[in-house]
Amino acid sequence: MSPSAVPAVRDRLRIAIQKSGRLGEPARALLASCGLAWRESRDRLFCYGETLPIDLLLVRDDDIPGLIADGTCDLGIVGRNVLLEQAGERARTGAAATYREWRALGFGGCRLAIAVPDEWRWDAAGDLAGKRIATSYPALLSQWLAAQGIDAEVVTLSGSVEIAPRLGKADAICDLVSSGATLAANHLKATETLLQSEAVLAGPIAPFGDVRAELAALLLRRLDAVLGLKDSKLLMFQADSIDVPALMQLLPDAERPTVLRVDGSDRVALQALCRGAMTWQRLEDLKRAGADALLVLPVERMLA
Ligand SMILES: Nc1ncnc2c1ncn2[C@@H]1O[C@H](COP(=O)(O)OP(=O)(O)OP(=O)(O)O)[C@@H](O)[C@H]1O
Ligand SMILES: O=P(O)(O)OC[C@H]1O[C@H](OP(=O)(O)OP(=O)(O)O)[C@H](O)[C@@H]1O
Ligand SMILES: [Mg+2]
Repeated sequence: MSPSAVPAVRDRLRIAIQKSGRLGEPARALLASCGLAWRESRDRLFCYGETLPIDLLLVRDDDIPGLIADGTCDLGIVGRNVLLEQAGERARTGAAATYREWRALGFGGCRLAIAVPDEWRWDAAGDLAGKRIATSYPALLSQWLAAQGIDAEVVTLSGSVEIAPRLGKADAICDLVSSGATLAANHLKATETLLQSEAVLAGPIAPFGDVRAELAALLLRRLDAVLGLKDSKLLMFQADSIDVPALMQLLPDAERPTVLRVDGSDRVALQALCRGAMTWQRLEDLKRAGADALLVLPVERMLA
C-alpha cells in the first residue's frame, strides 16, 4: 500500500497503542474505561475486541504515526512529541499530511526542551547560534530554530541524548523533560520549551467512508465522557435552606445542583457534580458555612 493510500474498507476499527513503555498500560486502561474489552493473541501483539468491533495492535510508539499514515491502523495513541516529529519529517520530504491529533488524553505529560550545561550563562535563545544541539527530535528542533532565526547544527541521536555534551558530541541538547531528574543527573539545565506534550489519540484527516466512521464517533463520545469526568466528584450534603446561597458561593464548580426540601422542615438536601478537587479544606469550609452530612462520591459514568 502506498504511504498516502486511502484505508481499505473494513468493518472493524483498529487502534495502535504502545506494546510496553510508558503509554501502553494507561492507553489500555483508558480504552477499557470506554467499555472496550479484548481477547489477546498468544504473541501479545494483537487484541481482538469482544465487546465492540474495535481491535488493538501493540507496537513500538515510533511506528504508530506511520501505521495510521499507511492505513494499517485507523487510530493510534502516541505522544504528541512523536506525532509532530514524524509529521514534521513527512512535511520536510514533501509528503502530504494524512493524520492529526484528535484528542489530548491527559496522561504521559512531558515537555520538549532545550537544555544546556549548568555552568552556561543563559540569556536568550540566540545563545545557541553556531552551537551543536543533540536531539532525537531533529524535525521539531529544526522547525523551532528556523522560527527563531537561529543558525545551529542539529546532531541527531536515537537515545541517551543527555550524555552528548559530556562526550563532546554536542554543546546543548533538546530532549523530553518531565521531573528534570535526568537533566540534573547530567549537570544540565532546561531553558527554552519547544513543545508541551502528552499522550494523544491520533487519527486520519480524511473521514472514514464505512462503518468505522460510526465506531470512531462512538469511541469519541465515550472518550469525551470519560475525560470530562476526570477529577469530578458527586458532592452531597444537608443544610438549612437559608444557608444555601452562601454554600453555593463556595461551589463555583458545581454543575446542575439539585436541591430537595427535607419533608416538614427548613432543611434541604443538595447534590451537585463538582469538577474541581474536593479537598478536606473545601469540605471544612462548607461545614463552617452550615453544611452537614457531607458525602463525596466518585462518578463512574455520565451520559448527558
Ligand atoms: N519522563 C517522562 N515522563 C512522562 N512522559 C514521558 C517521559 N518520557 C517520555 N514520555 C512520553 O511517553 C512516550 C513514550 O515513552 P517511552 O519511554 O515509553 O518510549 P520508547 O522508549 O520510545 O518506547 P518504545 O519501546 O515503544 O519505542 C514519549 O514519547 C513521551 O510522549
Ligand atoms: O525529566 P525526567 O523525569 O528525568 O524524564 C526525562 C527522561 O525520560 C525519558 O527517558 P526514559 O526514562 O524513557 O529513558 P530513555 O531515554 O532510555 O527512553 C526522556 O528521554 C528523558 O531522558
Ligand atoms: Mg520509541
